[in-house]
Amino acid sequence: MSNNFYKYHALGNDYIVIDPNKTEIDLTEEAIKIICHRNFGIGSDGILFGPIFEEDNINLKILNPDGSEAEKSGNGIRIFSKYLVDQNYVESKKFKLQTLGGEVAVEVLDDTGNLIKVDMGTVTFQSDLIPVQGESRDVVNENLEVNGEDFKVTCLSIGNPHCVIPRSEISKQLALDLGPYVENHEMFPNRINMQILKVIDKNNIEIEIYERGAGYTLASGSSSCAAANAAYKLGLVDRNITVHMPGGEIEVEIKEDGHVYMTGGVSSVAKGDFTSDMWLEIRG
Ligand SMILES: N[C@@H](CCC[C@H](N)C(=O)O)C(=O)O
Repeated sequence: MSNNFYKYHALGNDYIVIDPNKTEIDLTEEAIKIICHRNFGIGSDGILFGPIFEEDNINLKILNPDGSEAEKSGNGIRIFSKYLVDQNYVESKKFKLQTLGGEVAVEVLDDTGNLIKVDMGTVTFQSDLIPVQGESRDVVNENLEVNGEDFKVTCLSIGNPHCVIPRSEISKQLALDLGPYVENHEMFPNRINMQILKVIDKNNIEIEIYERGAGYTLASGSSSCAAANAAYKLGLVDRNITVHMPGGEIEVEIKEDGHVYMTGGVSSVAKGDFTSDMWLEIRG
């Protein structure tokens, strides 16, 4: 066993891949926090732990920098898929992955694994399934009071939970101002990822993101799918949507059967070894 880690990013949303088949590590909450810390660790928006092989399945565990586990991550899935290609774990360009938020189908669109398309599954706006507190309903265009101000929000799950807030103008500062209140709002018992959405036209939207357990990020795959689906539900966009984020663009397609396809880039950044000092930090 070595001490390897691999770092990748997808549109500036960076992840560290830790492969349990190569690296022995006890990923305690404290260890995750230190590894993801941008000053005391390597720094990342999360950790992808896998592949975990079970029968014919390839399982992926997605960890947020605060130590919590996420059900799904769009950029995480594309990054992990490139890792599987880079390490020759997969022979075919099409394969399936199991996440806590359900099965996803991956298609590698080039020889290098730099461009990947994922069937992210279907979305639900049902309050009990997201979850959102209160009577059972679809959470579409309803009022949410955030830090004393009223906002119209649409919430949904694509395996992980999202709260989309349409605005005529968006900014990083607005995401930073609202994000912590929305993420931890009493209406969301499992906390929530937040997107501030600006519709540009029927096929283009722009979002600023504040992720559950991670904070402000430059891009997010599940957030792109969530914002595109919220905009579609509100009648603001068509089925093919380019999602513009500070880190880059993702293409989202909402099929007639409800399946949501996401296509976007991935890049590898570095491969390294955890040092003994790092382990000392982790073990306190
Ligand atoms: N960056 C991700 C989302 C990661 C998970 C999220 N923070 C959560 O807790 O649900 C993406 O690309 O989807």
